Amino acid sequence: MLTINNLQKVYNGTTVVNVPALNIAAGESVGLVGNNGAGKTTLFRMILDLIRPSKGEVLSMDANVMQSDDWKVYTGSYLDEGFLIDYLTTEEYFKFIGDLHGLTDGDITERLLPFMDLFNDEILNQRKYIRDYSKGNQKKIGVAAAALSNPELLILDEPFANLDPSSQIRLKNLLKNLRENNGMTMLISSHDLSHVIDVCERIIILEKGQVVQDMRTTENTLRELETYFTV
Ligand SMILES: Nc1ncnc2c1ncn2[C@@H]1O[C@H](COP(=O)(O)OP(=O)(O)OP(=O)(O)O)[C@@H](O)[C@H]1O
Repeated sequence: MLTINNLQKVYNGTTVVNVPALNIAAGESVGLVGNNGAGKTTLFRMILDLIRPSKGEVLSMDANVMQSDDWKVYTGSYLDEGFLIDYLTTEEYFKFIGDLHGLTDGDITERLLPFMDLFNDEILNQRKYIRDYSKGNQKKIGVAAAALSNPELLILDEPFANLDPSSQIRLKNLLKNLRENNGMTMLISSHDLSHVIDVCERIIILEKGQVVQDMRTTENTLRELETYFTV
């Protein structure tokens, strides 16, 4: 699904991402963990062609994301509030995203059904603009919009951040269901080690822009990660 070749990003002479080779297979769910400034968001931005690499390439289904738009059809993503259109209501925003993917109003309603627990009666029919929602509720809107098209590839940057504990658990279960029922390929960054391990079958640790560990999730992974991050 995704192939990264010799990917580097340099800012002001400092290399913040340096990934010689990385493959993510279709159907795989990959968690990206690493301390602040490790390069997770920068890596995601290059995968989504939001910033250009200093060197190297990202191939999505064998096409270079910088040269082809094909990946946009099957890729859903939410990195931050910049992905929202904050002067729309939530319904208008979902309709906008739905229209891009040829979804009817009925499709949109049906696709949002699994999100109802997560929405907790605070997202739909609120008669307010997205800019007036709390940070956590904006995140719920963004994640739902990313998943609305039922994408083959879902990329989420810190989806659990800003969510209350109940919402984190609901989102975790929702992502697991999307993975298991729809076979979605997932790339999720998180500082929440236990949630990301629950959702992802593979964990990559990024440190100073480099992949320092790439492991299959087992019953020992949480302990291993906690040991790694205990300094
Ligand atoms: N536009 C930019 N100009 C200069 N430096 C940048 C820029 N964007 C990111 N960086 C630097 O690149 C490094 C990686 O940042 P990035 O946001 O990718 O890390 P992260 O792993 O997502 O961190 P966090 O967990 O804190 O969100 C940081 O040192 C950051 O300051």
